[in-house]
Amino acid sequence: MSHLKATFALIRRAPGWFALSAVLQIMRSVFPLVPALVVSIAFDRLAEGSGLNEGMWVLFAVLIGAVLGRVGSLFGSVAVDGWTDSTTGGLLIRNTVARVFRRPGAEALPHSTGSTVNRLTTDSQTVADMMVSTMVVVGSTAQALFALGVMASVDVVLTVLVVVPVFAAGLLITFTSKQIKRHYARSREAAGEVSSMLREVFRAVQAIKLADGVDRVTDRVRELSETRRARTLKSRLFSQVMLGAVFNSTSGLGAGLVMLLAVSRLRDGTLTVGGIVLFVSYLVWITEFTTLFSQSLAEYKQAAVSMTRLDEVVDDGAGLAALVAAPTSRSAVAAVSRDTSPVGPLTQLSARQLTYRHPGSDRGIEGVDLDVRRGELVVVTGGVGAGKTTLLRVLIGALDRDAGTIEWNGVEVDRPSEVLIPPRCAYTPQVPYLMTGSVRDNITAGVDVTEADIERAAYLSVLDADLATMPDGLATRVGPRGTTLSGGQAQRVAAAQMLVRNPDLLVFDDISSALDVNTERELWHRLRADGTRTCLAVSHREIALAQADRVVVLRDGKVVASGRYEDIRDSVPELSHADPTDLVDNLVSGQ
Ligand SMILES: Nc1ncnc2c1ncn2[C@@H]1O[C@H](COP(=O)(O)OP(=O)(O)OP(=O)(O)O)[C@@H](O)[C@H]1O
Repeated sequence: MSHLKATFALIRRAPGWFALSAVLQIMRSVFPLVPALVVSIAFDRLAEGSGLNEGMWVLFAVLIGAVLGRVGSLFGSVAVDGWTDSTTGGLLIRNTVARVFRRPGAEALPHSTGSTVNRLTTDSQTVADMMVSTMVVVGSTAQALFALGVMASVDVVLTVLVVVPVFAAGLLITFTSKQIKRHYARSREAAGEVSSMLREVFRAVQAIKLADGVDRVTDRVRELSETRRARTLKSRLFSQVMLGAVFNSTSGLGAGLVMLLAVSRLRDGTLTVGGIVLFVSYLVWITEFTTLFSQSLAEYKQAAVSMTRLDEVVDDGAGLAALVAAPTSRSAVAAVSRDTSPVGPLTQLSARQLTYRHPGSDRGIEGVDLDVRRGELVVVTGGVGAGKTTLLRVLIGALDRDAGTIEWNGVEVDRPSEVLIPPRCAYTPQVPYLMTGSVRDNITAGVDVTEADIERAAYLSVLDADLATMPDGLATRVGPRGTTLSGGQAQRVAAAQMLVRNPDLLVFDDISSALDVNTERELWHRLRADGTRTCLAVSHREIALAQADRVVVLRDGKVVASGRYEDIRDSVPELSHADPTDLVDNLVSGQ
């Protein structure tokens, strides 16, 4: 889809509002032309020797009406402009975020988070501003056409002369289009780099201080900011100052020429005083239209760059059509998710020959077979970087597999990210992210559950004892702007979030990385007490391995052993490392 078509598609999203906006803009622009027309008629009457008779009072009433009409349409258009701005920006952000969510969850976005946020905020605003300017130009065009019509009825040749700068502006913008786009794209790129850098800095404040890197980081931020300043200045100088100056001078020159000719026509009697008054005042509006028109063309070129930048937030190849599409309702999304789900509660999840390579590397998993039956605990283990996290993420669709099949109850699952979600499956990552809010908010995460459900989830995830020590219990505020929980507490809050949804399959990533041995033992004890839960977990602790119905050992992304712990532990070197961890933990915890 071209940028022009995308712009029209944005208008088609709310044709009624855009039509209202156009009408208000036209009224707002045309009303100011009335006074000059009235004054010109008055002058001509006076020149003809007619006095200030009652006809003049009609003209006066028209003048007042024009002023009131202008004020009314001005208020209306400002209100509608605000709507155009927020609705257009909102649609672009919503569609882009929806595309981000449609991607497999763990796959990196093509740009840094800072740059992505910058695109979502500033580039969507550029497009929204362009839509507002376009509506202003619609009004201004009507104004210019009205003015030219009236002027042409007075003197055709002079009117043609007035139009020349408008065409000159259009031509100039067309010839300089590439430069406008290039300068703008470079300035947006530089702004994105500053945002990325700042985001990295905020995330790593402590590490930077510890590494004594404050000066180097500050210098780098200064350098990037300087590049941004220089490029933004260049872009503005080019599209606003330089082109603006050219347009103003061209239209000023044209206006001067017209005035000279007009005066000579006044002398030879082919133009009346009223005609001169009309030309003088309408020339101002035409000059303004020329500037507005050229600026709006330049803004359109910049908005085209911004549309492309927004489209590139996600590299799904969907193009501008997806960027400006009518938003999908939540219920429609839910329906798609339900449609693709295999029927029935879990009896068996199977993966065959699962293969995934991380982009740009030869690391990942290769040809992995895995089965999890209802009520089982399957533990995936292996050395550092063996592919455990990758396997879980590919299985739940957070990473898009390169090859292999996944079956739920024998039904092939094409898009696991739409099927292996609550209530069928839930996942606790190795490093969970808690939102700013209460512990309760983080556990429920928007799902309607009872207090008893929350307490049960807190019990099962061994969070109950921790909650008892927190001053506000479940109401304790956590997340980036709340109490800092320990890694283990955060992981159990995430586990409680998973458990409160009561999914068929519980997937835990590296539960032993943040839990001490006693807490992990208690967790497995509580989860397995009634034998109803199905769990797939990454762990390297013997307490988990020994309870597992099956242990799957990964090495370099491949399964090197699979079976009950007691059957395979002596033949697999990775399993001989399980005990010392427990030993150390037991020593530390005094057992
Ligand atoms: N985004 C990525 N890009 C490139 N390589 C990656 C990426 N993520 C992981 N890897 C590599 O893939 C391999 C498997 O990583 P994975 O995180 O699955 O291992 P793991 O067994 O979970 O390790 P750990 O026990 O340290 O958590 C590792 O060699 C890792 O360096």
